[in-house]
Amino acid sequence: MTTSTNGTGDVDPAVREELARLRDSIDNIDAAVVHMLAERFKATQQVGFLKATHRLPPADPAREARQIERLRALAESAKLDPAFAEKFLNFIIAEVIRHHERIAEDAVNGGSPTAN
Ligand SMILES: O=C(O)C(=O)C[C@]1(C(=O)O)C=C[C@@H](O)C=C1
Repeated sequence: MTTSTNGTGDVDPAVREELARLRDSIDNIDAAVVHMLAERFKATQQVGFLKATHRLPPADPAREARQIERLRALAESAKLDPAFAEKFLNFIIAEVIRHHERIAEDAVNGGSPTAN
């Protein structure tokens, strides 16, 4: 195994540079994920208002099944673990359903529905 230290306990500058370069890329990706999630939640908030207004149930299991099937296939072709993709989608959808329920409760309790 190669060592990443230079004998004085410091990390080799070349390794430090490579790590910094990779972390810059990770930071950019994390920022993109946050922005994409923010856009997704803006859209699902509108869905929540629409469902509350028309007395539709917060969850739609048939739609979720189609989304999971689609995302698993996309993950496979992108060489991402499909089980992870499914878990991630379920995690997001659970939060969306919580928001929908809150919006519906607010609508029932009078007044105009609010977000979160
Ligand atoms: O498409 C809907 O009906 C939504 O409410 C959005 C969404 C999602 O986050 O993708 C959330 C809850 C439903 O069970 C299905 C999908």
